[in-house]
Amino acid sequence: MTVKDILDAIQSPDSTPDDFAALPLPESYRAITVHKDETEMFAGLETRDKDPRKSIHLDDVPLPELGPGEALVAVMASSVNYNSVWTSIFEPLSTFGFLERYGRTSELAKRHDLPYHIIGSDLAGVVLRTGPGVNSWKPGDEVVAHCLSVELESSDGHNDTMLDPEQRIWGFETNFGGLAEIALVKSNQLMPKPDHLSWEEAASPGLVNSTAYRQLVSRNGAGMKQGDNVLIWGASGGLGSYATQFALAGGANPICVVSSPQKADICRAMGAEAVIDRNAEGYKFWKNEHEQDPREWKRFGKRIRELTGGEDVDIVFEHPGRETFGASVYVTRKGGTIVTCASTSGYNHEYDNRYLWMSLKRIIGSHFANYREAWEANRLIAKGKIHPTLSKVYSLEETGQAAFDVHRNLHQGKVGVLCLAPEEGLGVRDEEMRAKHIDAINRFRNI
Ligand SMILES: C/C=C/C(=O)SCCNC(=O)CCNC(=O)[C@H](O)C(C)(C)COP(=O)(O)OP(=O)(O)OC[C@H]1O[C@@H](n2cnc3c(N)ncnc32)[C@H](O)[C@@H]1OP(=O)(O)O
Ligand SMILES: NC(=O)C1=CN([C@@H]2O[C@H](COP(=O)(O)OP(=O)(O)OC[C@H]3O[C@@H](n4cnc5c(N)ncnc54)[C@H](OP(=O)(O)O)[C@@H]3O)[C@@H](O)[C@H]2O)C=CC1
Repeated sequence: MTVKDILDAIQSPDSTPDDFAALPLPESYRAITVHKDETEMFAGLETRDKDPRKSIHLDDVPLPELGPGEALVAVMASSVNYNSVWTSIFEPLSTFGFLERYGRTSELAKRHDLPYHIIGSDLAGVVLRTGPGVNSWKPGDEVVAHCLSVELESSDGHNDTMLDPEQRIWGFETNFGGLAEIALVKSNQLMPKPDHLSWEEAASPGLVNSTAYRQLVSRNGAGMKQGDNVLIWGASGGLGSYATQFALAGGANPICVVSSPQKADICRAMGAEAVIDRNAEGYKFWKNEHEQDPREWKRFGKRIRELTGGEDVDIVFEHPGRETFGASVYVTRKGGTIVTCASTSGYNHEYDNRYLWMSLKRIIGSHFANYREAWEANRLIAKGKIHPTLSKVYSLEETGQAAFDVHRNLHQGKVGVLCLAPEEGLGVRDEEMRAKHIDAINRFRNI
């Protein structure tokens, strides 16, 4: 039995759930990994010079044992998220520490503590097998998976599953991720694949769309409302391309920050009117490594006021971190919110706290999305209210290059990876709905 037989079953229109259930599983499959004995390979290099193409491998790995409440999924496509970039450059920590810690929690979790880490936190594919206790999903179901892995044995996570003390991001803090021909997930991660999308389109929004939804829309995040001015850093990137869509769809006014005319055009094509090219306008928030320049914060704030007719922003959608955080706090309106989910340029932020407390601003930390938020975010994709922002698609063999592109900020929107899917464009089940949204679906393609 090989993965080729699985692909044949997926591509045959006659395959039934019983056919999938009867398919013998292969003993091994191909997966994107990083290796534990290579975690020091970039020691001494600057972050920028750590090259994912050197640390990312395509290996044959044994199929993991399936446990209660879990599912094995044939992965047709996945996508590159920045967390896979972090894993591949072993920053800020080697992710093998997460696997070791998880492995110590239970007999079943021990499976995750291996000398290789199969990475990837998105997938679109077909359920192959479900473990004991799984009733809502069956072999043959076409699914996407969100990346929240929780145990829910503590009451801490019972209102908001992100607060579970054993909360982990699948494919980052757990093994058996989505950049592979087969993935192991908890069945609660599964959601229906949007019918009008191809495998690679369906695989691309998951992580960033859910994160942007909690961060911007959910009451657990900024709770954006109609008319809000929302400053969105990296507005054509992974998170930002969804934040921009949420702002527009929710009646808010996105002020999109990008770094090239081409990216500015993409934001305008999405419907944004206020766009700042941070490169063209030459903002230099840091005079040197240690000292910021408040005059530059003010120049940035004045530009925002020009674009909003004199208003300051209600919400800043933050993720660049150290580089921008001082400016973000400064330009937020009195009583406004800075909501942050990352620190790409450095996690030791500095800002002038007088502008926070005297103007009653709030900083909110946000991370991925709880089960329900991830489901709601996927529902918006399935209903054609929010669209994938897939720009380019690589093969599984080329994942290192795909991660390199994201690390070097050479990409737009999301970068996809074909796993079992032999070509792009497969898996669409609702052509009529697709036709309605085709321009929006293709907006980021090949630019
Ligand atoms: C969905 C996609 C998302 C993304 O892309 S996010 C971007 C990528 N992610 C990252 O960059 C984050 C990577 N993770 C980390 O950098 C680390 O993961 C953290 C900094 C988040 C946490 O570090 P750690 O070392 O795991 O945690 P500690 O809390 O510093 O150390 C654990 C020990 O410290 C004890 N401790 C925790 N809080 C306290 C306290 N308040 N007072 C005293 N001790 C404390 C614990 O119990 C435990 O102890 P014991 O080692 O003995 O088990
Ligand atoms: N906590 C969570 O749940 C999540 C956290 N993340 C984290 O968020 C970060 C961004 O992820 P994602 O959006 O997918 O990544 P992308 O690289 O796709 O997009 C980020 C965008 O941010 C902008 N940017 C990068 N560096 C700077 C800077 N120094 N100053 C201003 N803008 C900058 C760039 O846009 P431009 O050059 O056009 O300005 C870039 O396109 C990563 O660190 C990731 O790990 C991501 C998802 C979930």
